[in-house]
Amino acid sequence: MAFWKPGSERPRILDDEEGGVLFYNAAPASSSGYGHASMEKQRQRLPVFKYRTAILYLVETHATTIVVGETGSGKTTQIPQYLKEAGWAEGGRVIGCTQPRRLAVQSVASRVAEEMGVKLGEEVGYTIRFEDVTTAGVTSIKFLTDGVLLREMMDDPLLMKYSVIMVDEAHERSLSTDILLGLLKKVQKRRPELRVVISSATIEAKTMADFFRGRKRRGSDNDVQGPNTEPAILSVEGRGFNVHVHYLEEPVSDYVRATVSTILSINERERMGDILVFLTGQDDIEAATQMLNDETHHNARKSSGLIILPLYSGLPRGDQDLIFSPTPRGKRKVVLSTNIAETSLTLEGIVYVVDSGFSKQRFYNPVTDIENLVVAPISKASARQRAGRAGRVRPGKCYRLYTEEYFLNEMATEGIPEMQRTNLVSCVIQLKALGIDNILGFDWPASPSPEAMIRALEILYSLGILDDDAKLTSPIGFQVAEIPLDPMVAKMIISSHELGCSEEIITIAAVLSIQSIWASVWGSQKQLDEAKLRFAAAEGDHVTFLNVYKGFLQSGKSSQWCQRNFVNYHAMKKVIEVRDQLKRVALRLGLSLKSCDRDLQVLRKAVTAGFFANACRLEPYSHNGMYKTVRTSQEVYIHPSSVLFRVNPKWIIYHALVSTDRQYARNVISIEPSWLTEIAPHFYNSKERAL
Ligand SMILES: Nc1ncnc2c1ncn2[C@@H]1O[C@H](COP(=O)(O)OP(=O)(O)OP(=O)(O)O)[C@@H](O)[C@H]1O
Repeated sequence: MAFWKPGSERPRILDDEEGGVLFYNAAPASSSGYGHASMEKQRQRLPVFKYRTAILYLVETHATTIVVGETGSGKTTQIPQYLKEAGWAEGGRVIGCTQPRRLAVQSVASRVAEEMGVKLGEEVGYTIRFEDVTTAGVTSIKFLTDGVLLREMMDDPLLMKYSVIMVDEAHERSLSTDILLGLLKKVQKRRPELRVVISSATIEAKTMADFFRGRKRRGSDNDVQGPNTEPAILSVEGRGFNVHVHYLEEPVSDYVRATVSTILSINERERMGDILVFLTGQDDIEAATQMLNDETHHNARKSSGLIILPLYSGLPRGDQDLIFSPTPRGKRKVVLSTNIAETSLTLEGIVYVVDSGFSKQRFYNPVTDIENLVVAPISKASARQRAGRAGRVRPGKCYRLYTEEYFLNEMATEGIPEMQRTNLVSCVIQLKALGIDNILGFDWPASPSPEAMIRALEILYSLGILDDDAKLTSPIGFQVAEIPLDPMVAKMIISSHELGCSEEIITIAAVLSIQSIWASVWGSQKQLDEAKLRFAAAEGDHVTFLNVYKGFLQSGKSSQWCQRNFVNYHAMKKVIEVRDQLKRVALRLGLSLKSCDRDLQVLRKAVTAGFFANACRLEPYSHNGMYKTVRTSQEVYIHPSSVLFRVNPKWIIYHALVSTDRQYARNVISIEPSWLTEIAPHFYNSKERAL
């Protein structure tokens, strides 16, 4: 049982690093069912409204404006509308607003369309990967992910159709945001009329300003043409409703259990209102769901009225939409989410937020060339964003599953920019596709490590994506750059076309894009293992996935079939969705789909063509299944979820590593070592790798 300690009862500003509570300036009640006039009033009551004139003046006169404000102050939804009202969309120009996450793009675009009383996809639209809801020549406010804007730059490097680009949630420092900021700075030199607005909830403003400041004004000081290139910073004071922050009195060791007991205690003690819970991934979410379901059997009173809804990026669209649907009377929605709900999202019914204090984060070590997805503590900036999901349309409470002392003294202020903790393969290929050759000399908001950069160049070269001059190869390099997936997956797809197994490989690529296709196993690991055996292939997980996919199709995509076989029905629906999208991309690139009729050798070769860098060899005389990566001799073990766990073939290739007590390889396939030198001679040609 968790013991809670409220933060100070006196409203204070969170930024004073004392924790506690904040926020003044009550915003109006929920919008649903309100007419346009009332919506207009709601807009005017948001804190950002008082700054409307100042924002417009700064954008008019400065090339770059940085807007800092609390969560919920109205930056995302209002600034693009102010810009449009002031004429920035005249003459067919578009105001673009980027977000790091797809879900935020969709929900913010719908909200702005609703506020403007227009149909989504017309004046207000959005674009995310594989989904374009805009109308050319009509859409004047466009929300999009920063990744999509980078892709648009391949066709339109100077972003000519945009008059203003607003980079929202810049404090998140996602890889794509940082690349975009670097490129926007370059574009502004060529297009001084382009305005950039950077909005951020925390005090990253100075870093951003310093970055954009590193540019001289053209012409003399008296030059009155063109905007001032000195970035302007505007701080928006105030936010929505009070959010009382509560901390644990003692730290807990099992945050999933603590989450569940907090949900139940809110349900028993607190007035009605939905709960938004931040966990780290699908596995945690499923474990928490199972515990809550068990509770329903054992103690129905505690969990009465709860509607449990998962929310993570692999979830099919229809299931994601459920979180936006109104809560039935007398019920309480519990949204169990990863950090995809952390920024820019307003869920109307949310009154309570439960913050586990953790998220899954990518960490890359260029020396070992290993990238891990690790459960790691969040930063204060994230904790504030999470708390900020309550208090948007009514007062709320945030339960932090850590102590106040920990928040104040140990939690990092900001996260590390993704650029500095990730593999840079995708980043390099994107810049190359934009014709930026001197990548080491590129002006980054946060410099990536030269080792990581060199590793990325090395792998792209061995994948045949870059040539001896580090330019994109034709056609493979250009094709890979066109496929909106990890370059290793893209290369696997292109090779499968040559090897005649693209039908199967796009299924595999779709499954690999999902966290897991297996059902939750809380307390029923044995049954899951037995179910897996029905599909297990001696070659490994990739072939096993094909067996599951075939079984699912043969069952007529039945949910009962999934239940009987411990397969996650939602995940399979998503696989079908992603597969259809990949098929379209492949056909667009002229890659016709061919089936190898289960010639498993060519299939494994195609996987090798993309993932040869992840090859491992079983240690001779190893009694505990220890492998070493061929490249850097790192210890790796096959993950217990793999069908090759305990089978331990001599040579394997993995899709990803997860790190807990050891480095575990997930999604593994067995290979022949001779394929490595055959497929990747540049990579595996030296004697010391001793194949
Ligand atoms: N879908 C919605 N339904 C009801 N109210 C909404 C909705 N979306 C936004 N709002 C209202 O508009 C306010 C401002 O939202 P907006 O996303 O513009 O804020 P923000 O400053 O960008 O915050 P954040 O950085 O947290 O995204 C919310 O606090 C809420 O009161």
